[in-house]
Amino acid sequence: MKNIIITGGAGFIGSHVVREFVKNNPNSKIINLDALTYAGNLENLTDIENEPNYVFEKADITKPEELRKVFEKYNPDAIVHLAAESHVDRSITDPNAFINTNVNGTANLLNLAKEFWTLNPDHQHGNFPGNERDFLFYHVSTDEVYGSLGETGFFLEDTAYDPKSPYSASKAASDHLVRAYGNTYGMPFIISNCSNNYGPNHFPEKLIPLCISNILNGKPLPIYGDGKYTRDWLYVVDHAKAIHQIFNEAKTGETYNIGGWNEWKNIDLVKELIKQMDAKLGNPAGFSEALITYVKDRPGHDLRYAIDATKLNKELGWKPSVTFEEGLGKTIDWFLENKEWLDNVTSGNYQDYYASQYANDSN
Ligand SMILES: Cc1cn([C@H]2C[C@H](O)[C@@H](COP(=O)(O)OP(=O)(O)O[C@H]3O[C@H](C)C(=O)[C@H](O)[C@H]3O)O2)c(=O)[nH]c1=O
Repeated sequence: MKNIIITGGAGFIGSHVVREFVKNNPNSKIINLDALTYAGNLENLTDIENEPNYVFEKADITKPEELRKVFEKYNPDAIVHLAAESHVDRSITDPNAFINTNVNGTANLLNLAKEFWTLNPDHQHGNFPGNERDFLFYHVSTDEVYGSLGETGFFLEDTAYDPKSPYSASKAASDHLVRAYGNTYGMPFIISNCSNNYGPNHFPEKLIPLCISNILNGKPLPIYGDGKYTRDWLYVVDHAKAIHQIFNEAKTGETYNIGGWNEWKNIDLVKELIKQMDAKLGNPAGFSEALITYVKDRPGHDLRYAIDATKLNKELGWKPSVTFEEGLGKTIDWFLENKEWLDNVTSGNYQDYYASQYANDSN
């Protein structure tokens, strides 16, 4: 019986990871530790909330005393750490929130894991007992730590870190901390760096769910700059499956890139989304293209992310199971079937907040 804490399990990616672990680890207790900030929502997990191997604990990773209580209660064998501030635009207007959660919050978790996993007095100097896989700190990170690519090339696991936004710098710092605890204290760790995710439960501040929401409401689709910025997109369930497989099968001390081999320029992606949505809504082809609105660019906008997941594919046989067309279709269907979820999460005034920062400044 293993006790596995998943931090940020009420968030977008976190909820899919929790589901994957709850369904596939019946003999482990899955502890969803989440502060329920604006992007965390237990409605994301109603289908598994009554499973006997699932439990929720409200705690904030920036508050060590709250974390300690959860550690004392469950004495975890593993941490899968996803809790993070994740929206690049928010990091530009409020960097300290990102430093606090992503850097200090990760350090708080590492310190507690180090303390709890080295209690055995036979294991001095911070070394971990016996089979190092008895314990595991799995850190879920982003491809943005590698910086921005030109028109060609891919991020590899040994690409030098070159983060450009306060968000990516905070994630890079947390990756470095995890590796430093591995090097200094023998903390068994794994890190994975993934490209852009999309799918059900995606908070509508990010490009795809924002555009789905705005098409449904006849609102402008804000395209930053010239729209030629490029991202690699992966269906969130495929990311969750990759994390689960790496958690179970990979060696500690390793890093894995995860991606979809699926690059899109933002404007082409939005047009593809419009194509599928107009068809599903019974609109004439191209109807929603009138909503496309070019707005002021994101400051320091990374031109292109492209990630090579060959290591993960070669070592563990993982590859995406869902094509982009299929994944986008499933995502749109989910939003159409869950309008109440969308209404609930958009009732805070975040869109107005961002509108005041960037929108309506056409170029
Ligand atoms: C919200 C928005 C975005 N954009 C552009 C900005 C980006 O070039 C692209 C995607 O933006 P989004 O904010 O959805 O995601 P990224 O900034 O690429 O970052 C995301 O993917 C990485 C891997 C993470 O690690 C982040 O946590 C995650 O938020 O669309 C627009 O043009 N208009 C908009 O209204």
